[in-house]
Amino acid sequence: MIGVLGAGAFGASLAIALGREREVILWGRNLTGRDLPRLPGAVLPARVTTTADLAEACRADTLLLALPMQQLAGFARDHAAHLTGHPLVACCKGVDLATGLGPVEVLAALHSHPAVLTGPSFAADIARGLPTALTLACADDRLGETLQHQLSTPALRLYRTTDVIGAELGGALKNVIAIAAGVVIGAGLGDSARAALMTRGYAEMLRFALAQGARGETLAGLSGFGDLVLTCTSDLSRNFRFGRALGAGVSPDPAQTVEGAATAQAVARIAAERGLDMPVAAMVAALAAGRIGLSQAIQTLLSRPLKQE
Ligand SMILES: NC(=O)C1=CN([C@@H]2O[C@H](COP(=O)(O)OP(=O)(O)OC[C@H]3O[C@@H](n4cnc5c(N)ncnc54)[C@H](OP(=O)(O)O)[C@@H]3O)[C@@H](O)[C@H]2O)C=CC1
Ligand SMILES: O=C(CO)COP(=O)(O)O
Repeated sequence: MIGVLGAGAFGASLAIALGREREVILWGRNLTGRDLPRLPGAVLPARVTTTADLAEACRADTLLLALPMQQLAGFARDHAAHLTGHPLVACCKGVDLATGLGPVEVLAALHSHPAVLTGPSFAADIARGLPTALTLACADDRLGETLQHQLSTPALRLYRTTDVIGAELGGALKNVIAIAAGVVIGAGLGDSARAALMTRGYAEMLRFALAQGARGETLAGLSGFGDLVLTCTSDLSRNFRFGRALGAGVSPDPAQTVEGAATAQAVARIAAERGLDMPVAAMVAALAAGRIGLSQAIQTLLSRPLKQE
């Protein structure tokens, strides 16, 4: 039995995909019956049971944590008694603002080798059963292989790596660049400017990730290049839409989970402490926090010194 903790869009979509093949229990703190308010129109397969009782959900063996990144540390702390000892798979993309840690380090007190599931995948696509490829990263490759088989389905294909830092940072950093891509489109700067932004943004992602010990090939894979392409080019992305609203000078929808906004703050702070050049992340952090306006944000990027690619 697989337990999915968090009945938002991503948790619900994973429960649907996995529940087509095996027994799943889906927990949500406000879950009533089989309603999925964050994934309208989606229907849970019969093999998925639902609960608002965390103790009941934690009778499952493997637990998938599909919560927003900034909620993960508090959730892990508050519910350590239920979570400790289970194989844990973090399904969130971001960097914890308070500590600068990624999801696996946040869960490290609860299991010796938490895993992370990340990569290019919209919840709506997964729920519809469309083909999706994700990265499952676990430092313990034997556990990673077990999880890879447990969590793969014919439509949801998991690729495995032991590069946890690379997989985490690929998923976290692409959201920051997607906000910037949205700003470019919202401000009417055009598709050529977006391609330039994505390319320079990727260079920035790689620089940051390598400095944290990631492997370059991980960033070139699904969690990194793959997710960057998806999120910077699709209207389905909340990070992209958030940036597009900022670029167009309208208020973003406050009800949406936009992981890149807090992650940009964390990444800009870490980059400043370590002397890493991260101009796009710094711009997104300043713009999202209201420290600079749109014209200053664009000017900052366009006035960078000319240098070798
Ligand atoms: N949506 C997508 O397409 C994808 C999302 N992801 C990642 O999945 C993670 C979750 O995002 P997503 O599901 O989309 O977000 P949603 O906004 O759709 O849902 C978030 C869910 O988390 C619950 N939640 C928030 N805080 C807590 C808490 N403290 N305790 C318990 N439950 C809590 C919310 O519960 P409530 O409704 O009660 O507030 C809600 O059900 C993010 O890191 C995101 O980047 C990854 C790939 C695809
Ligand atoms: O991570 C995602 C796709 O891989 C979902 O992107 P958003 O959080 O921007 O909607």
